[in-house]
Amino acid sequence: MSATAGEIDRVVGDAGRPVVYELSRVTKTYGRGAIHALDPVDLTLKRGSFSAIIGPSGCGKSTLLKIMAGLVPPTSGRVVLNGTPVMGPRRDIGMMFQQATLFPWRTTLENVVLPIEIRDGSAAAKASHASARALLELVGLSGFENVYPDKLSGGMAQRAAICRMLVTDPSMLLLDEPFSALDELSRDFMNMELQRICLEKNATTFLVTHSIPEAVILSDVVYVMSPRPGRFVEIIEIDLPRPRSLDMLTDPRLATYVRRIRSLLDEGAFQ
Ligand SMILES: Nc1ncnc2c1ncn2[C@@H]1O[C@H](COP(=O)(O)OP(=O)(O)OP(=O)(O)O)[C@@H](O)[C@H]1O
Repeated sequence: MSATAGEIDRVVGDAGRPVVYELSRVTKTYGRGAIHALDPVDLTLKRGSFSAIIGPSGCGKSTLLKIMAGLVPPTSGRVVLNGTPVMGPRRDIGMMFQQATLFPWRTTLENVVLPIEIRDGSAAAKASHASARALLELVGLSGFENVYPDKLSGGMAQRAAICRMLVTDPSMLLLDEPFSALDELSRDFMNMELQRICLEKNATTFLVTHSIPEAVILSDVVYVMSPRPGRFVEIIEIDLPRPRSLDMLTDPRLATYVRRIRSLLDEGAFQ
């Protein structure tokens, strides 16, 4: 089953909220058509929604995220963010990856304001120190402003990376397995922190993950992708109250969603 943007609107069921992102019939091939990465994909994201995409390795998840970020052009189709086509990297998009990639010779605060320094120069970066400090407080890193990355744990470094992503006040957050390098306890904790931050900022967030429970506990909607060429085989609305808590990992309702997604991902499910 492949879903259209209209069908997704009905699934999300929040017609009152403005649309932030719209992908229409987006496809991608690499190597002059030799590798067919994405079949037509339609996607509509509403302001403040949290969505996750899950699918087998190599199905095209990162390709889709890079297209959404303007880092890779689609072969066909339209990508529109805040009413204007995405033709390349944009200021209103924040990204986060598996590794925090903080510069070791810069303090936490200097790392956080780096996107502003690159974009607007060092005076603007200095002027943004107050808002960067507020972000560090938001993620629980007050007191670590002047510390260098080698003194931060993996979770703390990812918190700093969250601040660096938020410092330009993007309207869209694109996350590519941001906590998969952390141990399980830290990852669970950081996921709850991510939820708190997204709710507080009313952020529109799109997450690539390999973890079904992570997708379910964080998301309003989970997009399940087929093996390559990737297409959405099912769009699942997660009807669990917010804020979500780690206790919900043992909730039978969550287990039902997990089972459904696992059965879709099982080998041969799409034949
Ligand atoms: N720059 C590229 N050139 C050629 N082929 C590519 C390129 N980038 C990705 N691919 C291919 O496109 C397909 C989709 O890759 P992609 O990285 O998007 O998948 P993924 O679902 O994110 O994988 P994983 O879950 O393993 O990270 C794969 O077959 C991959 O080898």
